[in-house]
Amino acid sequence: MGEVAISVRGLTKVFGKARVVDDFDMEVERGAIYGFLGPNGSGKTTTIRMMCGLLTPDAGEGRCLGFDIVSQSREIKKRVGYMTQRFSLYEDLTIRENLDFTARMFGMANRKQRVDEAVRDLGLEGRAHQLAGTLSGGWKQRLALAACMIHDPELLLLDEPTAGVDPKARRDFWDEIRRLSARGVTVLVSTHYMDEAIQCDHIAYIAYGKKLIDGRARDIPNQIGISTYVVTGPDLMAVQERLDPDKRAGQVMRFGDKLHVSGTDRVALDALVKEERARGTHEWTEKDAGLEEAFIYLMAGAKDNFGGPVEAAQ
Ligand SMILES: Nc1ncnc2c1ncn2[C@@H]1O[C@H](COP(=O)(O)OP(=O)(O)OP(=O)(O)O)[C@@H](O)[C@H]1O
Repeated sequence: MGEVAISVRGLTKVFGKARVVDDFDMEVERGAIYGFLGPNGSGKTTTIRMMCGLLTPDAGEGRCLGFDIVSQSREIKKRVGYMTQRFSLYEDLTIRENLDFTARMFGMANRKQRVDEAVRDLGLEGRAHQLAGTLSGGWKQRLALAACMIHDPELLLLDEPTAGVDPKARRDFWDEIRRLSARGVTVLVSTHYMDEAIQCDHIAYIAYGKKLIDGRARDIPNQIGISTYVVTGPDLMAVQERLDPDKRAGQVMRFGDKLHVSGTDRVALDALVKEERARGTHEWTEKDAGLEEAFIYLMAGAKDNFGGPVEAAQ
């Protein structure tokens, strides 16, 4: 691992009777884009907030950007940008006023210059006096990102950042995030969405306050132990209907003119494939399981019951 941006040990948070985060350890490399996945209410936001000194843990310790997360949280906060899933700018202020307002909140000395730069970088010089509320969804999002980067934070927190944004704006957004990451900005992303998760180079999967999976995105399918076959041939709808109730096919997903059939029980899956191949009607080809299959497997298991992904992850 290169330079460490965040290192935490044993982070625990209890709200009332609920242990929302339980003994959480993690190291994040500077410049990493780290995705936090997990079901609703699993403790992602609480974990991220503790890692960055925005919330005091009940137990545990750690450092973020070189500062102690408990005793030096003020220093960390100055270096963090936070973009929530809701558009967090003032719709009845202009583009320029929004940026200026955020710069003022951070008490920036060179405010005017920084706001000018941000307007220019956005390519919005001609529209600086337009009300933010009149911008399209994609532009609002770019403005929100520019605002939370106005004080040049070293760490960026994103909470489902592209929810409700069209695909082109989403791609542009992630291009920008990757540019920031290349400059050394560390990015923590909390999400339920596969197309956000696959943009991350590291993934942590959290359920019921416990970290169950943590690693490079490309290693996650192997960590889960998921195998995938691609099925091609006629009338895939009928094949899907036949396979759906078959427990040996853990999940069956349609991708255009193909079916992806995945499972974590290799022996059972291979037995199914043998039977299916014997029918001689469809082509079954093994593929490397991707993050898409792994993600859907994790999220589906999490919805059903706690046992699925926990057992699979260990
Ligand atoms: N300040 C608080 N006081 C009491 N309970 C809280 C507080 N903040 C969070 N919780 C509870 O802690 C649990 C974890 O919440 P958290 O927001 O960390 O989960 P999450 O995984 O980020 O969820 P989501 O994906 O829905 O945003 C939830 O049950 C939530 O209701």
